[in-house]
Amino acid sequence: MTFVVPVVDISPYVTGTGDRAAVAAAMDAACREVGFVQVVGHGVDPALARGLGAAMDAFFALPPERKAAWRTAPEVNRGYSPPRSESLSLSLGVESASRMNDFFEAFNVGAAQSDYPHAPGLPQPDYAENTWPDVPGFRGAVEAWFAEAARVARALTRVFADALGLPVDFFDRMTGHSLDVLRMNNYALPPGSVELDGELTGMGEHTDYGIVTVLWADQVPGLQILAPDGGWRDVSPADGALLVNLGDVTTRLTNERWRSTLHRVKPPVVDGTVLRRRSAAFFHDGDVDAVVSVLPGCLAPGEDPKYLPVTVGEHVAAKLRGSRAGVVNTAADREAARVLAARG
Ligand SMILES: O=C(O)CCC(=O)C(=O)O
Ligand SMILES: [Fe+2]
Repeated sequence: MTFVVPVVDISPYVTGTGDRAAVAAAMDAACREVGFVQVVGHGVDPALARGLGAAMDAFFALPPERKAAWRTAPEVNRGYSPPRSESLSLSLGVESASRMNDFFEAFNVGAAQSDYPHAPGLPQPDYAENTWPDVPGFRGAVEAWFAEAARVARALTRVFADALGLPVDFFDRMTGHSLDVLRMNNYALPPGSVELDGELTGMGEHTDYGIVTVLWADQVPGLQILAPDGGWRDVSPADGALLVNLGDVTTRLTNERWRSTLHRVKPPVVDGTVLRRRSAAFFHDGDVDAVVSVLPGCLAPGEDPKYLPVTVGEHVAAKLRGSRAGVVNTAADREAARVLAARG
């Protein structure tokens, strides 16, 4: 059964008219209870999603040896990641149940130093320049989507600020040169290329790392989230909705009033092969040098912070070393405990 993720219409924050307080209250409830939201009223032209999908289809259809030309070193979160080159569960320090890497392939683009001329000297490779495949129309379609996803992410941080009782521009002070990355995911396996057993994992269980993720996904099933009742639930976006989920930075800021919900991807197997599925996750992570510690309003009298302060850059780098370079992250014990509890 498909689990229904709460729907929040953010149009008052996009158009400037409407009841913002009601939106902020609905967002607070969704973030406390589920940590995943279907956002409508975001104002993104559906043609841009179609363009993104077409660009992804054109790139991922290339033969593996051509796609390999856009691989980068594991520490550079850009370009092409072939199937089985990453393991998301290692981002929070847990071996995958099958000890196999995830079978998704991806193409990553991100905000580069050249996007932030007002902030010279940003560290590399955090703000690496992008590598673009020579697929006609790819760069234009992806850049158009990236800009809109970034606009929606920034609108969401205004909703979050209101929902948390902060000044509406609170997040601006930690997102002036935000580490933003779009990961375009393709879940596909050639028929007969693998043993299809129960352990096949499109993308291993993980939490996202930053402030907020804006996720476009097609409606092929496969995305599952760890629901408040402790069970994994299938999630599929309603027509036109964008899925939005919270990352670890927000969990740390709120001392777990809001959670970075665990999720994973297991596309269905039909006629001996997996049903192809696509998604594109826009990660709005915050400035590399922003220090993440609990917001004063999120600590009750006598309550202790659950996390030590960390910079966005340190936190994201430890997670990426896990997923991209296979270096088990030992600094994510609270997220790892949730995974292990779900495995029973
Ligand atoms: O494919 C999906 O729907 C989810 C992708 C995801 O969780 C990610 O890229 O972090
Ligand atoms: Fe994710």
